[in-house]
Amino acid sequence: MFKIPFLDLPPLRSAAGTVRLPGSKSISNRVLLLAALSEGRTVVRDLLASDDTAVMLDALRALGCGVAQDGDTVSIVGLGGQLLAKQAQLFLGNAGTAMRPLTAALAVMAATQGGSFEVSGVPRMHERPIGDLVDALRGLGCAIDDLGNPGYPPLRLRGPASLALDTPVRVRGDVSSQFLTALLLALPLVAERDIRIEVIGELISKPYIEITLALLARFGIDVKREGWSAFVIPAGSRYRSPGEVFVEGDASSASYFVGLGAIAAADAPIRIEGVGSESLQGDVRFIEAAAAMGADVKAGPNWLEVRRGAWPLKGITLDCNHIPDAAMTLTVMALYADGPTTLTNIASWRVKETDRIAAMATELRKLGAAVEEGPDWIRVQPLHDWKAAAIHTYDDHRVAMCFSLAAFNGLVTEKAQPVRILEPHCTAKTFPDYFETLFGVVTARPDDIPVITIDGPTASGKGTLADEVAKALGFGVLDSGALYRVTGLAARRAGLDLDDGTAVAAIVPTLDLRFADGHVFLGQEDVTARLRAEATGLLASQVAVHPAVRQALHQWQLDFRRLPGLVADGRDMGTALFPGAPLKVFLTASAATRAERRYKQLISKGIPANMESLREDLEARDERDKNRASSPLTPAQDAQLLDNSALSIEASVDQVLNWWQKRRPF
Ligand SMILES: O=C(O)C1=C[C@@H](OP(=O)(O)O)[C@@H](O)[C@H](O)C1
Ligand SMILES: C=C(OP(=O)(O)O)C(=O)O
Repeated sequence: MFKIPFLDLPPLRSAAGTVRLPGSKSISNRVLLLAALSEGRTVVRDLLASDDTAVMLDALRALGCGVAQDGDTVSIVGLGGQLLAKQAQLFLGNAGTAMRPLTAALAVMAATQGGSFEVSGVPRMHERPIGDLVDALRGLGCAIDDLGNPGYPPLRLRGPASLALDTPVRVRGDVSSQFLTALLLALPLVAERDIRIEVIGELISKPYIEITLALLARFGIDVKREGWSAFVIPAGSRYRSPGEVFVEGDASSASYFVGLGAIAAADAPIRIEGVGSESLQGDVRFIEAAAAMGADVKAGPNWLEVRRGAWPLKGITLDCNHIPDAAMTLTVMALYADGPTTLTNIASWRVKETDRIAAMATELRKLGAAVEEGPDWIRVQPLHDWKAAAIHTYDDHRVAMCFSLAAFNGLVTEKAQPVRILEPHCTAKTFPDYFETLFGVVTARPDDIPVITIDGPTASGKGTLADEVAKALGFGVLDSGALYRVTGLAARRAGLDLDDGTAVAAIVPTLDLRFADGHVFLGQEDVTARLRAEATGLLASQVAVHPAVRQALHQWQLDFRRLPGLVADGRDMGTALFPGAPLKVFLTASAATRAERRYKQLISKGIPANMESLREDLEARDERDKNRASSPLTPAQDAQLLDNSALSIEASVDQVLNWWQKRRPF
């Protein structure tokens, strides 16, 4: 996950490959609650790991359920409808699928068994309506206190209280379907007689009720229905765990990759694994909307393949009430269309993670788009004159994910623009690794992928500076010196003759090297300490003399230029490797400062050292580096010089980030 203030997406050009979707949020949280209410153990496989499921799992633990987690398999020992804890304060973040169903389940359990439970969330959750559900539960006899504004969380659910189950429970369905879902999940706990639920007003987001009914059936509850207007939970209903449940991939999360395929999979398809024609989730019908816009979609039982069909895309007018979450993706696809796209019947967008109609309109306009909006509709015109924009994401995962598709503007305009996504970690609600997954299936022109080079003499602190700058921007790191060392090490381990340049060069493309958090990994092995060892340095200098090795390493270094960007640290990064880099830094410190740093480093490792001779060595090495014939250590002409003798690491990092920001169009 990119836990940074902003993530810049360079212009992207094409997409192809396979994406494995994370588990469905709607299914994960329903199954967790159902397992918790059932008796015995339920093993849930392929569970979504995200903020929304984390708050549900925490709540279940607080209520006394046994929760054992092993990767994406979670085993729940249920309560069998009997409260173990009679008091709890549950923080439910911004997860509607936790807040609404837990409110109903705890309200009826507190009523029949006694207890007091508080449910709260993030500030936005306290602005998301729950009044219709509270009214229905109060109508039933539940005791519910408003702890904030009436009609909104936080709430206290108290008991005992006597429930009137002989008259129908009436609930409004026109603000959120989650209120009806919540009652359907909670009332089997008290179904001594038939319980009839009647829906008042036009029910929205209907396919989510289908998910609820299908999962209730898996846990032994066979709800009778009269269309969308009434539902009856039969007397004697009792939760029975199916033992094991597999969670399918998230169909709403699939929408970004369906959109991606429609826009950018011109040569080979994007394959999406985890949802398909047999999906339980209504959002899989997003593929029909995408196809209407021109996407070429194939669907198997558990997979989708999407490639570009009509191009430009076709503007459409669509009632999106049945796909409220996925439909947001259409508003960004609309920028690539041949005419306006109008989405209607989406009033619920205004009461979700943010006011999504306002948010999409505001941010699309920042890109230059003409957008109109009404109480329950939005219209987006195609965009030709794109502007670089920093997209505010309003702590809404879907806003962040949708706007990644704006980075393909180079497919429809001469002057491609990067897109800045603010607070990209908001995708953690349902898809923590969204951007990593995206970068796995898209390409950019190498020249469009930003590189910051940091060159400088030994012991100037390049490595630390490069790591910190990369961390702040979400970029990868290239420690070019380490490549020579790792080549020497790998050649020796493979038993190669280090004088055979061709043989040594041949292993270079097979090396799986990664820099992360100041560590160097070769495959799974952390080789950081190994590479620093004097003996490895000797191996490096032995292999570095071969032109074939140098050439292989040159290409390898260029290959580190990957999305979303690179910080390259070395001696000739700005001059030889990345001469077109938009920011080059030449880092120096006085010989005295560097000698002191090296001295402290050695002493802290228990290695005896002498400051004076260290300084002499450094000066001699500087001299050799500056005057060597190939790639001498000199600043690139357009490099920014940074003498960090008197600067803290933070101050050096800030300086480089300031220079970087000045070069950005945002
Ligand atoms: O029941 C569910 O799992 C959901 C129902 C929908 O909400 P509304 O019914 O409020 O539209 C949807 O937007 C939400 O992401 C998940
Ligand atoms: C509306 C959403 O979430 P919630 O489950 O919190 O309602 C969503 O994921 O788009």
